[in-house]
Amino acid sequence: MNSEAVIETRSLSKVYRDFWGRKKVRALNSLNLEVKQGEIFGLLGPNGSGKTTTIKLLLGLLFPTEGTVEILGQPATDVSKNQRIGYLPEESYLYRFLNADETLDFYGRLFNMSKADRRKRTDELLDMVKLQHARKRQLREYSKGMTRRIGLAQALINNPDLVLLDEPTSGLDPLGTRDMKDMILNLRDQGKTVLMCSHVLSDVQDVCDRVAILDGGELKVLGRVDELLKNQGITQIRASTLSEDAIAEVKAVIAKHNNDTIDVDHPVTTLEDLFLKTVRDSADRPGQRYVPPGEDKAAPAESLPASEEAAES
Ligand SMILES: Nc1ncnc2c1ncn2[C@@H]1O[C@H](COP(=O)(O)OP(=O)(O)OP(=O)(O)O)[C@@H](O)[C@H]1O
Repeated sequence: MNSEAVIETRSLSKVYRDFWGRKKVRALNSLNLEVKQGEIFGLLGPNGSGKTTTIKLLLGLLFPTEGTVEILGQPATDVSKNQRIGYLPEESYLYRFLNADETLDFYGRLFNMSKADRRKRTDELLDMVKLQHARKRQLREYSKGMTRRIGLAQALINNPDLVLLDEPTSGLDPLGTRDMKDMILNLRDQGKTVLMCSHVLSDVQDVCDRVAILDGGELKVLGRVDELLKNQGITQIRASTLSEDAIAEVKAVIAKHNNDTIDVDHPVTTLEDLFLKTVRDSADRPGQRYVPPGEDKAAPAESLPASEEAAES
């Protein structure tokens, strides 16, 4: 196994059989995948493409029909490796009548942590997922966002080296989604390796270093997100806002080298960025609303500060 690889699958296949042992579905077909230490890796694919099957094989919950899986240098079927793995399933399986403290204490016990360690880790994790204020409330009272946060805290109780996240942002509002994405990025900063499955492609694009796309159990795409999304057919030059005259000069220079139409435009920010800015700033801007040029002429329009990203470019 490559020393940097935290996950390595070789010709990994899974065929589900029916009650009588007859072949039913080839859910995964000869998957070769390597996830390196410290990366955030996205496993994507339409419904039924084999993502959950792959996660179950990584966790050792299923046996491969063919091929091998190594996790952190050990065969996936070796249960001792699970001490170093954290898993956030798509559906939460937490006990609804326990509060956050009791939940994390319970899972800490499963990992044989001492009482002092459990207390320290619970404090750290509740800080991280911003649930200190709700630590004594039963989970049945939690909102979807809070439930996802406590789920993440539970997955991290053993301070794992590898974290598997199934739909980490499902059911979260944009603020909760941003927080979750920041927490995932923070895990990478701590040197942990993250593998996440998600159908929310904008979230995947935001946080993942590399992605794999499965379809029908086969690997169709594998690579760095920035490389996969780069449009090599277009050259983009960015500058601070230019005057009409300056734009005409630039166009004339480009036209000498290229006969195609030249597009001149302002970069756009994302809807997420606009939403977060609006919600975060709303307390400081009572009674004010932003209307972009050309919308409601009667409204007291005032400009919202440009996003950092757009301002930089
Ligand atoms: N226990 C099982 N027995 C038989 N077939 C199964 C079983 N589990 C999954 N499958 C089939 O294997 C294929 C892959 O399923 P899998 O759950 O891995 O897909 P997925 O990519 O996780 O889908 P989703 O996005 O809906 O969660 C599907 O055709 C599914 O019906």
